[in-house]
Amino acid sequence: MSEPVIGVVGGSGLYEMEGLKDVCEERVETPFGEPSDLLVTGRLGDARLVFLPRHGRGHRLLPSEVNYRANIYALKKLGVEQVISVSAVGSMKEEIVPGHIVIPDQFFDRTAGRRDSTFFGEGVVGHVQFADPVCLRLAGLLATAARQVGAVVHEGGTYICMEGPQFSTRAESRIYRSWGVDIIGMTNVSEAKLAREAELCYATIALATDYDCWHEGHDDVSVEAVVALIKKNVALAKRIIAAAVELLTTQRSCGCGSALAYAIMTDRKLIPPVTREKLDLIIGKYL
Ligand SMILES: CSC[C@H]1O[C@H](OP(=O)(O)O)[C@H](O)[C@@H]1O
Ligand SMILES: Nc1ncnc2[nH]cnc12
Repeated sequence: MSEPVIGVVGGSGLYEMEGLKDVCEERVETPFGEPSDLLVTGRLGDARLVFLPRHGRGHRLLPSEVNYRANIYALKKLGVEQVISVSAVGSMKEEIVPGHIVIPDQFFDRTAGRRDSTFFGEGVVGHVQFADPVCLRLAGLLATAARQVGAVVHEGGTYICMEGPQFSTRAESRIYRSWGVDIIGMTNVSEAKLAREAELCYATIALATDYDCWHEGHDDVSVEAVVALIKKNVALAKRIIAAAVELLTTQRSCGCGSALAYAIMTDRKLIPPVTREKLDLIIGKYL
């Protein structure tokens, strides 16, 4: 493959990407059901880009309703190897001011088990390494790209992923702060787990939109405030993506492309044929 194929998962407020050439919309079928929307493919500079709005156009899906498996599968099916996630997050630190960009390098999973966050099961067991849950190579490039376009960037940080859809109570927010997390959101951890299992690089451009509800000097988070902040900054997020795409190549010097090499536990002879078929795109090369 001579050109990098880059997936962009647009979060709250990012439902389309302008500036693509040769745009095409595709309905992608997956063994895990429907992705959040049609996938939009096109060219940006020297790269092929595949865009998918996480909550669907018009923001129709709750964080726990997003079919993360179908989304990641669909991106892989279209040849994507590197996924840039864009997300709105609450800031859990004074110095992360709304409007700043964070490139998290850790996740803390506080979802309530209502999301399908693995491709394994149905007769095949796999355990991927997840100590470093984002692709640090891709994350570094995103930080560089964000600085290039003039964003205030916090490189590294822990994203705590709550179930939602309600925002946190003040007690929860204070406790999360005491745990030392940097930002809070409702979506990224399942995506990152599945991207690792699908051997895709994954990193996030997180836009701080609010101080959640712990900061005495600021209003508690509300959709109104989040949307207002996103509107002001969505162009910045798009400039970061465009700058990042210029920095990305097909060469992946990270280990993401072989994340499953030692992960599959199950005796190959015992993997049911239907499961082999269903997971062929993900695990076929190891069977
Ligand atoms: C609109 S505020 C809450 C909403 O925004 C974030 O979504 P995303 O990560 O897709 O940008 C957060 O996780 C919640 O889903
Ligand atoms: N404070 C917050 N909590 C959870 N998700 C968010 N997305 C944006 N702000 C958030």
